[in-house]
Amino acid sequence: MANVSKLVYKHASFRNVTTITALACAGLAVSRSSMIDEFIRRYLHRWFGRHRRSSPDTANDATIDHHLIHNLTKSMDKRKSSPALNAAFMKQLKWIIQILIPSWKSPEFALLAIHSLALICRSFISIYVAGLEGRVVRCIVQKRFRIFLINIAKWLAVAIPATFVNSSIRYMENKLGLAFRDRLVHYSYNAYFQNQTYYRVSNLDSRLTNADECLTEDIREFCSSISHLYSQLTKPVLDVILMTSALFRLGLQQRGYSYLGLIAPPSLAYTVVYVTARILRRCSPKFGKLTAQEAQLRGNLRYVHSRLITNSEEIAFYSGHKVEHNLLYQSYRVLANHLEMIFKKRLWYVVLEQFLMKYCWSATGMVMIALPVLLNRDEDVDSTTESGETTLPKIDVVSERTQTLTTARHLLASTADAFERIMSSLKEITELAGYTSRVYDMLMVFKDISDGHYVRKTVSKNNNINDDEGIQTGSLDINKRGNVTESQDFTIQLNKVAVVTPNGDVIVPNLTLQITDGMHLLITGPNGCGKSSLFRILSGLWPIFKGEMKKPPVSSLFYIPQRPYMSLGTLRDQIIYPDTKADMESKGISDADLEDILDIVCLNYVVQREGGWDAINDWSDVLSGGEKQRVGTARLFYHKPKFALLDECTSAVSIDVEGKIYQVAKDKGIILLSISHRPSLWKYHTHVLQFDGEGGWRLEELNTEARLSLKDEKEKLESQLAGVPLMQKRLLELCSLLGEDSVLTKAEDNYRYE
Ligand SMILES: Nc1ncnc2c1ncn2[C@@H]1O[C@H](COP(=O)(O)OP(=O)(O)OP(=O)(O)O)[C@@H](O)[C@H]1O
Repeated sequence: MANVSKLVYKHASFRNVTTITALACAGLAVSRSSMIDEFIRRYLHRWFGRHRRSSPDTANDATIDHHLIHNLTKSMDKRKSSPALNAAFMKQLKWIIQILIPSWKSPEFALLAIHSLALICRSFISIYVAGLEGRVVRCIVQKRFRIFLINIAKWLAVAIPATFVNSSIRYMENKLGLAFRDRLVHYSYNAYFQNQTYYRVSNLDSRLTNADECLTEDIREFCSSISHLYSQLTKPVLDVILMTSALFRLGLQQRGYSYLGLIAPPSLAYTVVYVTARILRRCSPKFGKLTAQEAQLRGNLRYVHSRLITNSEEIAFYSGHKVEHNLLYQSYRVLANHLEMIFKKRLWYVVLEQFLMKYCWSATGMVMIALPVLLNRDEDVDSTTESGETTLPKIDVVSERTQTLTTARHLLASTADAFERIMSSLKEITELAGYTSRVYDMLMVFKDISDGHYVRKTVSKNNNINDDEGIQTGSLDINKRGNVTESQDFTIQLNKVAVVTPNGDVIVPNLTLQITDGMHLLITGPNGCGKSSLFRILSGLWPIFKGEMKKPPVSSLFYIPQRPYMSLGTLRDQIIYPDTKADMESKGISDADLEDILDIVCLNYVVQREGGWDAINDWSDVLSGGEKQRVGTARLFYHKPKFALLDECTSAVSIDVEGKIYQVAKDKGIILLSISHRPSLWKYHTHVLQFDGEGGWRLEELNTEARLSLKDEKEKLESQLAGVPLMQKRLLELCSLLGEDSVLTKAEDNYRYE
C-alpha cells in the first residue's frame, strides 16, 4: 500500500503537466521557426520530392494509349490553380456556403445548431464520464461498496443519453449533408436549365467536360465531405477547449511544482506538435488537386459508358466492339493508374503521419510525464520522521489522488485524440478543396454561359468575313454580338448576319433574308454548308456575332429534327411534348383531337398497337425511324406554331404521307422553312435559299415547273456523260495502238491551251 500511495503521489504532478501541455497545444501554429523550416526543406521534403518524381505517372504508362490519355492529362494540367487549403479555397467555400445556408432562419441553420448542440453535449458527457471514472476508482481504493454501486448506476444511466447523442451526431451529420445537397442541387439545376445552359455548356463551351458528373457525384461528395468535416473538426476543437479547461481546473489543485517542471513539458509539447504540423504540411501530397483530377477521370469513364449505351445499335451494326472496348478500357486504366498513384502517395504520407503522431507523440508524452517528476521539488517524496519511520499518506489523500490521476489520464487521452483528429483532418480539408473547386467552377461556368460568355479551346483561324462590297473586314471578333430583336409582326429578318460555328468558323459571312407571311422557304445546299446552323441561330441556340436579326418569340417557332427526341413517358406525352397532360387539358385538347392529329400523319394504328394513350414504353426503341419522324411532325399539328423549322424531318417517311403532312401544315397557316433534298417537296414552297458551301447564297422565288425541267435536263446530261470518261480512255488506247492522232484529242488540247 505504501508503494501504491508513493506512486500515486509522484504521478500527481502529472496533472500539472497535462494542463499546461493542453494549453500550449491549443495555442499552437502561430509563429514560425526558420530552423525547422530549413530542416524540412532540406531533408524531408527533398526525400519526398524524389519519391514523388519516381511515382508512376499516368501519362508515362506505355501500355496505355496516346490520344485519350494525352487529352485527359493535358486538360487536367491546364487547370488554373491546383485546389488546396488557401485563400482561393476559402473564397470559394464561403460563396458556396451562402447557397447552402442562405440565412440564419433557414432550416439548414437550425440543423447546424442542433448538430452543434449534440457535439457540445457529447464533449460535456465525456468530461462527466472522465470524472465519474475517477470517482469509481476512488470508491474502490476507499472500499466504499455502497458509493461504488451508486457510481456504477450513474455510469449506466449516463450511457443512455451518451449513446443517443452519439447516434444523433451521426444522424445529424447525414441529415445536414442531405439538406446541403438539396440546396446545392436545386441551385445548380436552376442554373443548368436557365437560358438553355444544358445545351450551351456542351456545344458552345469547352470548360466543363462532364457536367453530368459534376451535377451528381461532385455535389454528393462535396456535401457529405463538408458535413462530415464539420463534426470531424468541431468536436475535437470543442474537446480541446473543454478538456483543457477541465484539466486546468485539476491542475489548480496541484501544489509544490517547480517552475522548470512547469515550463519544460508544455514547451516540449509545443515544439513537437509545431514541428509535426510543419512537416506534414510540407510533405503532404496535393490531395485537393488529386481529388479534383480523380473526379474528372471518373466523369470521363462514365461518359464513355453512356456513349456506348446511347449508340449501342450503331456500334453493333458496325461490329465496333473492339474499338469501343479499347476506349472503355483505356478510360478505366487512366483512372486506375491515377488511383494507384494516389494510394502510393497516401502510403508514404500515412507512414510519416503515423510515425510522427503515434510514436513521436507517445515518446514526447512519456518524456513530459518524466520531466516534472525529475524536476519537481522533493515534496512528492514521502517524508521521513526523525526516528526513521516513513509517514504514509492517509487513505483519503491516496484515494483523492488516484481519482485525480484517473480523471486526468482520461482527459489527456481525449485531448491527444482530439489533436490527432484535427491534424488528420488536414488531408480531408484538402480533399474538400478539390470538390469545392469542382463545384465552384461548375457553377461559375453555368453563370458565365447563361450570361452569354463562352470559352472554346480551339478557335479556328478561318474567320475572315467579306462584306457586300467585297472588302475584307478582317478577323471576326467573337467577343462581340450581333443585334437580336423581337419582331411584332411575325416576320423573320436577317441583315448581314454571319453564321459562325461555336469553333469560330464562319460558314456564311453575310446572310440577308426576310421571311413574311405566305412565304414558304426551301433551304438547300451541300452537306455542312450551314443549313441547320441557320435554324440554330433562329432558335437562339447559337449567338450571332455580326449583323442584325429580327425574329418572332421563340414560342412561335417549332423545330423538328431528322431524329426526333422521344421523351420518357406515355404515348400521349410523345405527341404533346414538351407539354404535360395538364397543359394539354388546359388548352382544351382531348385524346380524340390527338387521334385526329395522328390521322394526318397516318399513325393512328400505333395507339391500338401500343395499348392506348397511357402506355409507357422506351419509345426511341419501340418506334421505327419513320414512325418517330411522324410522331415528330404530329407535334407540329398539336402546337400549331407560326413557323415550322423542318430539318429533313420526313426523310424516312413515304412520299405520299410526306406530301400530305406538308399540305395540311400549309393549310393550317404554318409558314414552312424546310431543309430537304427531295424535289417532291418543292411544290409546297414559294422560295428557295440556296447555299453554295463556300459562304455564298442565293434567295429566289421557287418556280417548281421551271426548276423541275432544269433538273430533268441536268439528270439527262448526267446519264449521257456518265460513259464519256471510259470512251475517252478507250479512244486514247486505240490511238496508241494505231499510232494515230484523233481529231477529238487535238480539239481537247486546243481547248486547254485557249
Ligand atoms: N456544335 C458544333 N460545334 C462546332 N461546329 C459545328 C457544330 N455543329 C455544326 N458545326 C459545324 O457547322 C458546319 C455547318 O453545320 P450544319 O449542321 O449547319 O450543316 P448542314 O448544312 O445542315 O449539313 P447537313 O446537310 O449535312 O445536315 C459544319 O461544318 C459543322 O462541322
